[in-house]
Amino acid sequence: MPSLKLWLNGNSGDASNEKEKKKARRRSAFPLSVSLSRRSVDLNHIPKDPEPEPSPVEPTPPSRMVELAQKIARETERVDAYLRANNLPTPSFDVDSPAEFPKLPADILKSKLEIIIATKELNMLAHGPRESVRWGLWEFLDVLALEIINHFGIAKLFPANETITLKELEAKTSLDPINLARVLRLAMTKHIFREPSPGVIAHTAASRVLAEDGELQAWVGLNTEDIFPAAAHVLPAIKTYPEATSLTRAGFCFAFDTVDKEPMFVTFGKDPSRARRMAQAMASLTGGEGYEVSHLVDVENGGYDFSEIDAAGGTMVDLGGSHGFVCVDIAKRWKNMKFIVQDLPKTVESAPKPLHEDPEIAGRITLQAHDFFSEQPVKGADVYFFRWIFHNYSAPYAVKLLKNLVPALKPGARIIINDHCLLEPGQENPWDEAVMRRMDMVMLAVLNAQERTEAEFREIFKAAGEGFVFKGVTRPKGCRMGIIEAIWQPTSEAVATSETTEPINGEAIKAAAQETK
Ligand SMILES: C[S@@+](CC[C@H](N)C(=O)[O-])C[C@H]1O[C@@H](n2cnc3c(N)ncnc32)[C@H](O)[C@@H]1O
Repeated sequence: MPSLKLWLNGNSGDASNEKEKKKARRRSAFPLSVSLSRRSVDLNHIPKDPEPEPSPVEPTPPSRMVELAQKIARETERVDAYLRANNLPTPSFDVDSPAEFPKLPADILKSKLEIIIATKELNMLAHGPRESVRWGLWEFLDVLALEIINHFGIAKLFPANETITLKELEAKTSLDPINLARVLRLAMTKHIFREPSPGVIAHTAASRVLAEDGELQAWVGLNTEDIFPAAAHVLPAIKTYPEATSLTRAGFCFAFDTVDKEPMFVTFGKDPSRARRMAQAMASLTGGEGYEVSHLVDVENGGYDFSEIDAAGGTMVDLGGSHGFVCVDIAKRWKNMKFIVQDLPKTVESAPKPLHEDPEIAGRITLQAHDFFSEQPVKGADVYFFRWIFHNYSAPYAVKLLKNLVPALKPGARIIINDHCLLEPGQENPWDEAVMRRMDMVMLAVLNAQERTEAEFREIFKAAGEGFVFKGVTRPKGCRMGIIEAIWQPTSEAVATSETTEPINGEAIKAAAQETK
């Protein structure tokens, strides 16, 4: 059996390739029209001057489709060779295959990414533009099927290595038989469940993960039951309130009848099961590739260098720090720093006690109830840290978050934001760009909020006060999140430095910030 590469590169093997090139040259040297006209030559016809010999033409380069197919073959063979050489399982939809692609070294990871990007592009080319748009849109129906499957816990209703008939499955749910069959059969088109014989349902790797991974169930639940309806209500929201900055006028509020009443987080706070689902979904996201907290502490690969603060036994305040898991990871790497994790009272109350099984680590982390829209009570800390916070707020609120720090800040205090930092379109690889821009849309749907570019972060700091000196953005290797940093330096020198940057709508942001006071 020829290898995948040979098959796809059928005409690029050395010998046959050469033959093809020659053929192509022949074809271009004697175009079809010329050879036909020579065959039907009229003997009475007085021949014209001979046509000049055309200069040899380069063979046409392969089409984009072939280029992509070749790249897919090449990169797939690299990944496959690595897996085989390291006795790692090759990917399959089989129920017993691992839930995650094996961890890969950087170069092989890059090949995997190339496969993901190139297959998507090839798929779209093969569909053509009209069909791509027409049918791409219907992915929301896959989301609907997954919503129903997840909500009714169908994946958990039979063991991973057993089959079940549709009739038996029906008896275990309140779903109507037609609805049960149709959602399963649509999901099967995405390798979630399979039907080995008519009416008999079996698990695949994906349906097994849905049955076993509580955090993934929460992720699916949050996205389908909270974000999906919110997204469907963005249009009425932005038609009614085109400025789209208010937390209580987002698509989410239109979907759940809370317009001008309360923002999403308050709605969740009133419903413990929804709040728990949000927290678990966040944990699922944080465990996902490109979002691991480990990136933040991996100094060798671009993580944040806390060495100076650590050497001085300094303090970091983690605002909206949930149950302190980020501080736990930083505390493991930096052994002298102390941490204060602030969050809303209900979140603080629900934190595990002790916070960590190692008393040395737990002893350096304190939990504190604090609303970050009021003045910061911890004065003179070395670092004020925000992870996944700023992207939850439009500019007026983001500016207010920073202003609330000012009375507590000592000169030299660092403000560190760990969030996406958007690059110019096309500078990110297409997969990461799609993930980040989708997240930007999620923020619009649920909170009228946004992901930001470096210039937009710079503006937020500038609008919050001249003492914030914007230092810039770094990004750890393999991580989608940026580390955005400013220093509090309320001296005339600092003011001069911060004034060198061009304002982008700074006055509008400042004015809006006044409104939220
Ligand atoms: C998106 S989560 C981020 C959690 C954590 N920083 C992380 O990296 O996963 C937002 C957090 O902000 C908290 N939060 C929301 N509003 C808050 C407020 N007004 N004051 C303090 N914390 C708040 C939420 O309870 C939640 O823990």
